[in-house]
Amino acid sequence: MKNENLVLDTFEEKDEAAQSSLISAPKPRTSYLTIKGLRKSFNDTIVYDDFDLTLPLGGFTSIFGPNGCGKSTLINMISGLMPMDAGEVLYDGQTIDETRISYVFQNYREALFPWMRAIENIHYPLKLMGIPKRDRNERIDRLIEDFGIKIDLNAYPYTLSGGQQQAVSIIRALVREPEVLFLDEPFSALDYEMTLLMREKLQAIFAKTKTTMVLVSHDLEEAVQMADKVVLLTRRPTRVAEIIDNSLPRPRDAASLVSNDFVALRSKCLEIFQRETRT
Ligand SMILES: Nc1ncnc2c1ncn2[C@@H]1O[C@H](COP(=O)(O)OP(=O)(O)OP(=O)(O)O)[C@@H](O)[C@H]1O
Repeated sequence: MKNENLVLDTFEEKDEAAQSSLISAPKPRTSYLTIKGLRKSFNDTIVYDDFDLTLPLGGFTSIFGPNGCGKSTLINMISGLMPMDAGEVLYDGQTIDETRISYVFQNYREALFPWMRAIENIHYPLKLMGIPKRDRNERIDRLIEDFGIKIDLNAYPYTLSGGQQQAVSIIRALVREPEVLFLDEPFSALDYEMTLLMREKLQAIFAKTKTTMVLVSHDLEEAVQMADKVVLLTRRPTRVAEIIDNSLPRPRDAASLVSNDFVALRSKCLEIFQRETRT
């Protein structure tokens, strides 16, 4: 008989052998991020009230919505940076504390330790984890090669360009090999050329590592380009307006942004956004 509790990860195609081994596994595997009954207010401002959201792990999700609707608040809470007033957040059945989570901030200037060289910034989280130097070097070399942005790793952060500093932040977040990586408007302070490059690099890392990524963006083009799923939020108290799937082929480079399929998908998201923000 079919196991009714078994929910397969929608981002991975599993062959028959893998499926049958899953079916015979004693513990049902959900592979979902589930947010239930989330509540958050700041003084009189209700941002979330009984908010639910379920997302498959292993994919790339973008969060998009009106100004001040609570995009950053949402990822701050579900990454454990900010307490919730009420609610439950589970990653594949595990609590936030039981899940390895990394976070990339919008403001890379404040996120990097200015007294440490770029390479020391990257080593820092691995040192905290007690990982031996040789293993640290291997992991870091691999990631830097995958990222493929030229950086003088012996430089102090303030001597690097904005794009290079944010690349250091992203590499530092990824060396921990997080199960989930949150990114809060990571490219919004970069010029457009660098932004396009960074979007491509991040997609390449995603394709290689399959790390679950959750991106907050105020740029609809970026939100759609990066995502498997675009979560469109309403005005406060915030609800999910719609979740739009993006199955366009990857890598989605700058040229793909003018393709008919991409433009149609972006327009669809824009229509929903406008419907939700019309007063
Ligand atoms: N620490 C805080 N104290 C008081 N109010 C806060 C705090 N953090 C967020 N808020 C308020 O909560 C609401 C949601 O803020 P949040 O920054 O999460 O929205 P956002 O959608 O990310 O905004 P933006 O589009 O401007 O980046 C806003 O009204 C904001 O003023």
